[in-house]
Amino acid sequence: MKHWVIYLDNNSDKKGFLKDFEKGKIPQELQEFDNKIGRLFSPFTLEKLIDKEDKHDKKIISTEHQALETMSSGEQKRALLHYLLNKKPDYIILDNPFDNLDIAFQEELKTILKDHSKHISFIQLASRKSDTLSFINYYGRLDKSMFSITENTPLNDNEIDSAFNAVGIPQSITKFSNIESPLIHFKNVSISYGSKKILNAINWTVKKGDFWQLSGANGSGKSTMLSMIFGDNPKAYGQEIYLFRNKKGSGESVWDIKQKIGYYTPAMTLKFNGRHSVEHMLISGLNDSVGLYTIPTELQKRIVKQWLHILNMYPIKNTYFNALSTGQQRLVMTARAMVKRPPILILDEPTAGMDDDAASLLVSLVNKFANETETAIIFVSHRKEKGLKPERILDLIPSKNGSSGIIK
Ligand SMILES: Nc1ncnc2c1ncn2[C@@H]1O[C@H](COP(=O)(O)OP(=O)(O)OP(=O)(O)O)[C@@H](O)[C@H]1O
Repeated sequence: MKHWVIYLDNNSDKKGFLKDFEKGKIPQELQEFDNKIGRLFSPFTLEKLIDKEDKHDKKIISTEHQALETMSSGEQKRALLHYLLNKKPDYIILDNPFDNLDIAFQEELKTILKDHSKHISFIQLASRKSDTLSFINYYGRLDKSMFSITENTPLNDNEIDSAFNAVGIPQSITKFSNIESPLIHFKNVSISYGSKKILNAINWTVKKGDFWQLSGANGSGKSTMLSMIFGDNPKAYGQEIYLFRNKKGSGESVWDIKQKIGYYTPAMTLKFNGRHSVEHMLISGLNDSVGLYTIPTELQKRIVKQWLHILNMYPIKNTYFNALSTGQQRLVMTARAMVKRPPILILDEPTAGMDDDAASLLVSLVNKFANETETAIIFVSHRKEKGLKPERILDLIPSKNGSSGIIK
């Protein structure tokens, strides 16, 4: 059986490649897949299936017990894999299969795929070389929309540690007064959905300037915790959750809270594909708006100029956001969540889908921000993110009574 890996970098036109493949426009080297039945294991497939279930009000992957849409990202992937394998295709394209998966499920997935590799061909699209499946025997890469065969070269371990060090993190214009530590306090918080217990007596305190990583297996409740801080999850009310020393649900509006929290998750990038320049994207972070509706002040411009130098993007400040590579877009969006120097910064799986070099740039930006500011950072990730230097880790450990939180 032939199994391919196709390495992607931030300039690869993955979407175009997948579309062409679906239409039968297959590169010469992969002609063996022409006229074969293939399936796609990808967030795109999940999106389509959720849409289809919604529109036709039917269950394709959803079960009696739970709708696909409410499953955690790991649970969705598990259900999708099961569904695709049941279709018994000739080949499956695996689009960055390990993204958003915890270590245990990554290992389980590797075993499942290996077992099926005897009768199904796999084409793995991988942004990170270290993700390459053990049974891969053919190697390619996608450079923009050009596919080519490549060598099986060893991992390149170069770290980009000194990146961003030339300029300090600029001051902010917004003054956050009356911000009292602890910023977040969970006291014995337990959450259930129906009879399903999710969180079990979580105690957690985030103080000014803390740098936390929030980790835990798929479905352990990470997103649920974030939604209680940043979102409007009604489960938060009636619990002892304090934000900026106010009990959640006791007066402060979600808007008041959001103003004090910088938030970034890769899905947000999709909302910003309008025609805004890099410079305007960053200025809009100072204004809390999408795009730019008012003329920026000289001070705003000066601050953003410093940010552009940190990001090494001053020469491309007038380039439209949608013309940047994925890695550059992610860096801009992360910086956009930072520019106000908010009391709390939440980065939710920010490196998912990034190639090694881009992920390591983002990690060094986050480390720098943690070192030079008083912002409390919560970095959510399954991966032991290479080079990331959090001070503490809150690890959610699932059990039938819900996840308990272990602080390391
Ligand atoms: N509206 C809901 N109804 C029922 N169950 C839900 C609902 N929302 C979340 N859950 C369940 O709560 C559990 C925790 O989900 P959550 O998304 O917080 O996990 P997570 O740690 O973020 O997982 P992942 O890493 O896979 O994204 C999951 O088992 C999920 O299925």
